[in-house]
Amino acid sequence: MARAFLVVMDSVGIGGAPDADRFYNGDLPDLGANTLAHIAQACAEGRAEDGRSGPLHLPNLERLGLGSAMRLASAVPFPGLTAEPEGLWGCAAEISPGKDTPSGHWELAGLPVPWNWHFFPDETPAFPADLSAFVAEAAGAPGILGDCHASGTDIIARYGAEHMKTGAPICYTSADSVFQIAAHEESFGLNRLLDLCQAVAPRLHAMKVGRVIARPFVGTPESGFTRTTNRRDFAITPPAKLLTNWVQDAGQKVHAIGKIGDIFTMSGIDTLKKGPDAELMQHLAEAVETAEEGSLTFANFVEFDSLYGHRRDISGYARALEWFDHEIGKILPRLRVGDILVLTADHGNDPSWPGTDHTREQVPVLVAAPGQTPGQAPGAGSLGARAFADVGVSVAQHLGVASSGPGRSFL
Ligand SMILES: O=P(O)(O)O[C@H]1O[C@H](CO)[C@@H](O)[C@H]1O
Ligand SMILES: [Mn+2]
Ligand SMILES: [Mn+2]
Repeated sequence: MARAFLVVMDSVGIGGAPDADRFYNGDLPDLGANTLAHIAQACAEGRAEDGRSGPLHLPNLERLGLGSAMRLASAVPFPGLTAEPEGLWGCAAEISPGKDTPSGHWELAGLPVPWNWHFFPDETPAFPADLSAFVAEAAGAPGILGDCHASGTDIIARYGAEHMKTGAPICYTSADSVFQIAAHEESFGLNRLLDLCQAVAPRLHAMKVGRVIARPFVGTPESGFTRTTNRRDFAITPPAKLLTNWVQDAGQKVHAIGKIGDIFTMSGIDTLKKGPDAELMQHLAEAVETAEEGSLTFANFVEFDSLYGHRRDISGYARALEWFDHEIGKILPRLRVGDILVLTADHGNDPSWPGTDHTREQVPVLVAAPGQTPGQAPGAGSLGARAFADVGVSVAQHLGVASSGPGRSFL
């Protein structure tokens, strides 16, 4: 038997998406965006010194082949990350018509998104009047606030006080197919916000809006407002079976860590562990000790994206990468013969790029498979330039379960 650990570093892209010119941040196409290369450049040039210092230091990811994957994906130059890879490494490109989290994860799990998402226009109002009226009525409020494209931290600073006074929910969107509702955990109520999102989600899903996202926050107009970790995503259910279902249908266990439960609407998932990334890392370490033979553990680490990518915080992103590298370095030696651990990402979010949205990029695919001889496939070597869907099919192949869809196994 075998076990698999599929770990998504949310937004850790490596540039070079062949269709980057068709995706935008505001008016600027994503062509040339490269999350990791631009962070490495900034670190080497002393432009990422907040809470860390010097060149980007990722020795464990480097040994798995991260630098080689970056050079394969894109010609954007970056310093360092030159160690000889010991793992299997490659890059992967997405074909789904969205650079958002569900699109990336579904496609990694073997299922490219088969429809065009609905995106709201970058204008004010962004939402059709009947939709805004529907949401206001469901909230029992006189109207909605926001009604535009925005960064989630900016919009609560702008409308938090008015929201507390009027009870009107703050509704906003982005370059992703999302309808986000921010509300105060105490004055509006956390459960009321979650109920509101759940109530309006079917109407948004029917329009092919991928997710309704609850964005609770706390604070006061005087002290400022902060988002809490009680975010919830209400996503469309994937339209066909994918990796989690393939494994579960074969009678094998599927353990989700982090946002994976929301992203797959718990479809094909047996257990779920949630929390901030530091706790998720402990859950991953525990899973490596306790996961059953034949099981899949599927984890998402979101803070690269939510705390640093969207906030265009290069130092913070570099700190998060160095923390992740250090932690995963403690987990890698705990893997057993017969295990694979696959590290990848779902899209880019270049913190050096204009705007606050994701960036269309290729992603790294790094495979650690202990007990196999370095230099001999599948122990070490290049997987080449792959498709996202190859990741899920390869994991299925490793676990000995049947798969479907366009992916081709690299194992
Ligand atoms: O700016 P915040 O609220 O973090 O929003 C970001 O998070 C959303 C979902 O991941 C993205 O679509 C983007 O809008
Ligand atoms: Mn994501
Ligand atoms: Mn995001």
